[in-house]
Amino acid sequence: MGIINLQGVTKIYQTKEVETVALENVNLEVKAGEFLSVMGPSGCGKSTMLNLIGLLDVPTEGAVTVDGAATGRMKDAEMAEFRNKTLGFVFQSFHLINSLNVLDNVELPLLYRKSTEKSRRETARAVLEKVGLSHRTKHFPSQLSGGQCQRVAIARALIGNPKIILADEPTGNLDSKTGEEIMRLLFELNREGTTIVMVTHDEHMARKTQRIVRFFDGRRIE
Ligand SMILES: Nc1ncnc2c1ncn2[C@@H]1O[C@H](COP(=O)(O)OP(=O)(O)OP(=O)(O)O)[C@@H](O)[C@H]1O
Repeated sequence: MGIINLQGVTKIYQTKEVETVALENVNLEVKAGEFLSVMGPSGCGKSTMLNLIGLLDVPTEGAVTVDGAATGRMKDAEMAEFRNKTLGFVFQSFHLINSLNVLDNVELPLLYRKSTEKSRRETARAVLEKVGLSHRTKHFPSQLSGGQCQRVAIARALIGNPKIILADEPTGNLDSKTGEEIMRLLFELNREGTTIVMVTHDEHMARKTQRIVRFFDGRRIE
């Protein structure tokens, strides 16, 4: 069994007026240590799938298993704790907190754990070193380039030492050279054992990863 398993997963968004089938009977197994790209046209359900794997949402039908845990049976608080310990998230638009400096942004996930301020600072500095930003700890997001913001976001995703990183178009807002640098960083993390699932529209980036799965209209086509 893989570190991530989707079995017969269907996700339907229901509002008063419309019913949208975002995913239909999707099966997917991601092995531990894999670097997987998810591709497909706009609206085909890629972000929906990432949200289900990331325990940010629950399927309408089917089962999602992450790191051996059947997520359907978890309560909200359990899901939040599991998310914090097992998963790191990286988004296209970085999702940094503008009023916090780099170090404070990176430390955030550890505030939900029992750790001293000193150890939080040390860990944050160590992950910032890893992403090549130890010289920018006191800067605020508005004072950084796009590539640097994404490095901060990756440092924040890494600070809890997650087994899995979920990245939703991590290079989507970056020029190609900066995008390549971010990809190199993700490959390095993958070499060290982190499983990565990346949604991307960039065929060139996707081809460098181990495997591509393609979606169309909520179904897997490849
Ligand atoms: N909260 C929601 N309520 C209703 N429909 C939704 C909701 N979220 C997504 N959808 C619909 O579900 C489908 C899949 O959306 P999703 O965001 O997963 O696509 P995507 O492949 O990530 O697209 P993109 O590449 O444009 O980000 C779309 O048709 C979308 O309109």
